[in-house]
Amino acid sequence: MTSYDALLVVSFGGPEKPDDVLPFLENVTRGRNVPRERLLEVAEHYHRFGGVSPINAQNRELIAAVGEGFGLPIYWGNRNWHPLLEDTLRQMAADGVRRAAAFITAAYCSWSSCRQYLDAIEAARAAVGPGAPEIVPLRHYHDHPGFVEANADRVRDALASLPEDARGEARLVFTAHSIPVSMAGKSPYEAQLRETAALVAAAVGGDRPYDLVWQSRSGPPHIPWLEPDVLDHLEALHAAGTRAVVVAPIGFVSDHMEVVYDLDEEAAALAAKLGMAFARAGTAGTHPAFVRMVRDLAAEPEPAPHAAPAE
Ligand SMILES: CC1=C(CCC(=O)O)c2cc3nc(cc4[nH]c(cc5[nH]c(cc1n2)c(C)c5CCC(=O)O)c(CCC(=O)O)c4C)C(CCC(=O)O)=C3C
Ligand SMILES: [Fe+2]
Repeated sequence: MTSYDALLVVSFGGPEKPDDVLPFLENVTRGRNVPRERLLEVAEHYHRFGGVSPINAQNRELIAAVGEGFGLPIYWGNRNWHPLLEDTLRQMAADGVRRAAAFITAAYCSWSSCRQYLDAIEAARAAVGPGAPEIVPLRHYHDHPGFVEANADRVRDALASLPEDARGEARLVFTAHSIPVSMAGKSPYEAQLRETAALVAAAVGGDRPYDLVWQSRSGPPHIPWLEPDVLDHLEALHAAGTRAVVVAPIGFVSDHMEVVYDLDEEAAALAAKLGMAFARAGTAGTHPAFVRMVRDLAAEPEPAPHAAPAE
């Protein structure tokens, strides 16, 4: 092991009861240009699921899996909902933790998926004050063999779940969260996703055609975000004669609300309407290769400091 006293899992956070939904959404969008209508629409996605996001339970499962025989205590703090980073860092300080490695549950680097987490860690340290532990973010892992293998395995499972006559011709459709084009222009986000898509497609094998498209667009309609959207893309594939798809959300590391609502509800319903065979691949979640990756990253020599993009 290295010089860390603990591992800190840093995630997005999500509501765990109906009353959490609006305050959570207000935390996520504070200072951001997200129209109120969009906020209320997304609130409905959460209320469809009883006001509970799956993300916190998924982080608890990941922590339990990584923790088996790990040798360091594992803490967990979110940037948008409880347990909040500030409370977690305060507890770590009280427990005598001086230096912790941070595993961030976002695999690609943009202002939103990288800088915001690092800023949240620094804000939490500042709030805790001089006793706050030093936090060392682990290196990026979008191209780590453990992450690639976990995703490839999920795609193989999804292919196997399709009707037998659809498997051979099924097209792979990788998805990630759309971000504003201006944000994308200042970050490696899209290039990293293209790299991972190529690595996962190669690991699945068979020279299967694949695409990388975007989901969960937010923001005001006149601001350009990365396109095409997965729904438009499914329509286009259908029009071009594609009869089967596997949609694989490689942009996320667990099956949280953006995945279960935007893909399992919306994309699946569209595919059914179009008469396309559809299977949604799982995310890395608690796949053993991904769990091993987290442990291995924490055991690596200390990485160089992150160079996170500005907005
Ligand atoms: C790149 C990226 C990731 C992947 C990296 C990572 O994992 O961090 C991600 C993950 C997630 N996004 C999530 C939820 C939300 N994201 C929103 C809004 C936004 N996301 C953005 C980007 C990303 N988001 C952006 C540019 C905005 C617009 C506001 C702004 O410019 O800052 C909003 C506001 C409503 C809306 O407009 O959709 C919500 C509720 C959840 C939790 C799901 C759950 O509860 O299970 C997760 C894991
Ligand atoms: Fe988001």
